[in-house]
Amino acid sequence: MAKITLSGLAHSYLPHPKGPKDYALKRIDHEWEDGAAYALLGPSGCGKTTLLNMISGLLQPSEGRIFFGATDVTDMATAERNIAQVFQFPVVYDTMTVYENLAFPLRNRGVRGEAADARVREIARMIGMDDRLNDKARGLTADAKQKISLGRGMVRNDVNAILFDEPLTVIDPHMKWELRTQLKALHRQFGHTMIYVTHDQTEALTFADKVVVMTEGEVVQIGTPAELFERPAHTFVGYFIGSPGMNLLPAQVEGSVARIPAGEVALGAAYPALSGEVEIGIRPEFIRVTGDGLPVRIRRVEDVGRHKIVRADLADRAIDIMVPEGAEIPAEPRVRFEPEAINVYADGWRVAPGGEREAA
Ligand SMILES: Nc1ncnc2c1ncn2[C@@H]1O[C@H](COP(=O)(O)OP(=O)(O)OP(=O)(O)O)[C@@H](O)[C@H]1O
Repeated sequence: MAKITLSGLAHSYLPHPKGPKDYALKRIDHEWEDGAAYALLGPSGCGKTTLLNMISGLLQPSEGRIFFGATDVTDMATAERNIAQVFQFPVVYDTMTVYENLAFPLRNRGVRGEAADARVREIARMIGMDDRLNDKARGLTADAKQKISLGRGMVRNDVNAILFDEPLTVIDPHMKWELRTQLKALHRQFGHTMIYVTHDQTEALTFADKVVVMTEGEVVQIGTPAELFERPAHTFVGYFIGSPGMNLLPAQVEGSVARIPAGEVALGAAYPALSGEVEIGIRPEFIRVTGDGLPVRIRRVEDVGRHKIVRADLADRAIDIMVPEGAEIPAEPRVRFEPEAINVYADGWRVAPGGEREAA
């Protein structure tokens, strides 16, 4: 296992990039901790696969260096990097049995005998295939084959990192949750450095210790699931993560008060004068529907199990509010924002109460 350092890493597929727009991955400098589970999360085309392929060695970066521990691996081929990879679609040998498939990466590295046998059986148990070890892979469903691919990815314990590229795409929805849980357990047990690409926030948030959120080739935040929820560093993180996402309202901020078109809102901290396009962000979970506060017009109430989502208009802005299932909504509804849960943004980036803008 290894710490992974990305140093001035950037990539353009064009031979002569002219500006930021020409980069599929804009410059990133970061150290990824040894043994941590990371998810790369973002919409289609944001650069996740580009970044993953540079870490695996499938793609040579146009700028910057990559280190595994102290070793510069930028010019090394994938095979030399000592990593395991699990792709979107199963990679298994149809003519081999489940056992032989799982043992293959170990045999390749000269691991045989009792140690290999114990490891194969342990992994088979964790992916729920221990009663099918003698079956040929050929007859198995896509689902079962992908479980074997996951098992093969995790069978060696001496890899620098395990990279997953949307590995649950072909898995049946009800199995996804179980496999995610298994992956998490495997990570806890074996402590591999894991990098997991997905566009699905539930997958990212349940799997990862740290989520790397990307949009338009840029890493906008690397944080724990709680940090992404409570303090989104960028408005993109606010509305991309959460269901529904964060409400954003244009505002003028003076000290600890924000003026929005509907009226005044108390903030949890005081801010210095801010320049640029200023907005406040509040998640639907932290808006209370009460008899006092700012008046809202309710358009629709959606029942989503333990909560209701209230779609409302606050002056000229649409907002989403989450209320408990049994909550009463007054005849003349008004809303209050929890001051401590309000984030302030300037030009898309979160501003700390001291005034400094955050960056990824
Ligand atoms: N081989 C290539 N040549 C030129 N442009 C590419 C190439 N591969 C990807 N791109 C472009 O780079 C950008 C990032 O693509 P990338 O595949 O890394 O995104 P992604 O987040 O993994 O998307 P998806 O989830 O759809 O796979 C996109 O605009 C894409 O069109």
